[in-house]
Amino acid sequence: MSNEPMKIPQATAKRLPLYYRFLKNLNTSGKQRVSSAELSEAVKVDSATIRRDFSYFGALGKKGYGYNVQYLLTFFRKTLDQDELTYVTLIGVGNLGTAFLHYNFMKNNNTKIVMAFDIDESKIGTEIGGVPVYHLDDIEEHLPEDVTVAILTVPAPVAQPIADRLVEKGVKGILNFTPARINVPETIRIHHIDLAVELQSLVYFLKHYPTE
Ligand SMILES: NC(=O)c1ccc[n+]([C@@H]2O[C@H](COP(=O)([O-])OP(=O)(O)OC[C@H]3O[C@@H](n4cnc5c(N)ncnc54)[C@H](O)[C@@H]3O)[C@@H](O)[C@H]2O)c1
Repeated sequence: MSNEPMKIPQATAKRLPLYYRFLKNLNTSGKQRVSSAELSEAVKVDSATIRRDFSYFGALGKKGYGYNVQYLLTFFRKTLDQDELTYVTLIGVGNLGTAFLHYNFMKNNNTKIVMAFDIDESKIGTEIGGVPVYHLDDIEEHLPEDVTVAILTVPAPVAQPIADRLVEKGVKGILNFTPARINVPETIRIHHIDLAVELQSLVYFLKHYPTE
């Protein structure tokens, strides 16, 4: 198997975590092979699509044998970067931030919050969900170089200056939960998560595309 990351269609890439979860369970239960019909039944994707998807991975099912579970798992782990741990920092240990620190992201994917920052003296020096909380003033000194992702759960007015400092420190991706629209250089990826918009969108879909 090549170590080069392979280009696969986006629609296929989206189904990977689905396949991965199911194959992991199969492997745990000791199954060594699986047919596209079995997979289709379990993940609710038609078997022609599964066969096409798997052909991108160089996995060609043999008639009467099916697919080798171990081969597929190794491929998926590589592609989904399950082998690589990403270190994350969280800024703003308030209501939302505290909840995230208690949530164990490691359970389902390989991201780990290793350090948090705030300016509230009552929180600094404590550990929340096993994550140490430092003063924001110490970020330049304390944030390790291998932390590449930051979660922003601070009040909106301070989001931009904090993002600037994170970028300066080498952070490559920011998950922004504040309503502030943050500007970052083109080389930085920023994802805005606006719960109000998500909620509105859900209400819209319920109204216009009822499920029954
Ligand atoms: N709580 C929610 O359900 C929710 C939902 C959606 C979006 N948000 C957004 O997420 C952000 C956080 O919300 P929250 O409810 O947790 O607020 P919060 O007031 O409970 O927490 C904010 C935390 O940020 C810290 N802080 C303030 N200034 C700072 C600075 N300069 N540097 C570092 N830390 C600083 C505060 O000390 C506090 O611990 C807000 O922007 C809010 O609009 C919250």
